[in-house]
Amino acid sequence: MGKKAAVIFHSACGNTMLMAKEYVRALEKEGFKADLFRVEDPLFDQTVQAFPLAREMAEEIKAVPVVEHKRLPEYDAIFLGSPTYYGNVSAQAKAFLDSLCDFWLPASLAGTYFGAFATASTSCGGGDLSMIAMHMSAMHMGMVSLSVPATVAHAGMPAYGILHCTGEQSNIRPGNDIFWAIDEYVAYCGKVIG
Ligand SMILES: Cc1cc2nc3c(=O)[nH]c(=O)nc-3n(C[C@H](O)[C@H](O)[C@H](O)COP(=O)(O)O)c2cc1C
Repeated sequence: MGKKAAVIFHSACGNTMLMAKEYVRALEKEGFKADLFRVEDPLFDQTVQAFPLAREMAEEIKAVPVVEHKRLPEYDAIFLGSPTYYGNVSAQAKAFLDSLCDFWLPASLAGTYFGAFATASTSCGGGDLSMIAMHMSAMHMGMVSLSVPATVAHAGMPAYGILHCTGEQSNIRPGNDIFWAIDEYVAYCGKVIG
């Protein structure tokens, strides 16, 4: 039977969503059935009001279904993407991870593969810490971390996941360098998951 992956993201200005869509494309190329979800974001409308850039992709983000927790155990792999907020995973992505406590004690997600990805303004802005935070939650649930192999990490990626730097105005969209890194990483994940 084909492998299934869920790609879940939080995004305000659209960059993390564009990465998530690339994950879906790369996973499908590797033969996965891949579903795209967003996390709940009670602050979304407020953010859209505050940041003109967030209006650019607001409708596209809202068109993505919010993740349904009860479906998560059906996936072989879960990939979670978050913007970096103050050197950490965003509150919205963290709230999603915390809400998985139903699966924690019965270990319903134990053995599920987990990959993190992130956006941040700059390469020194803590995107790696954001991804480590996501892996930490996943590890507490017994999930199996998919780290980035050296062939991709040596092209400038953290070992913890694919990171895209959006610039001071968050308006540098992921381009071919990131799409290459996602493709290579997902091909590696495909081999690991089998
Ligand atoms: C509240 C807040 C805190 C942020 N903190 C950081 C930070 O610590 N480091 C950094 O590099 N970028 C920081 N940023 C920039 C975001 O990481 C960047 O806007 C985000 O990656 C864009 O992702 P999105 O387009 O998917 O919303 C921050 C942005 C906001 C709104």
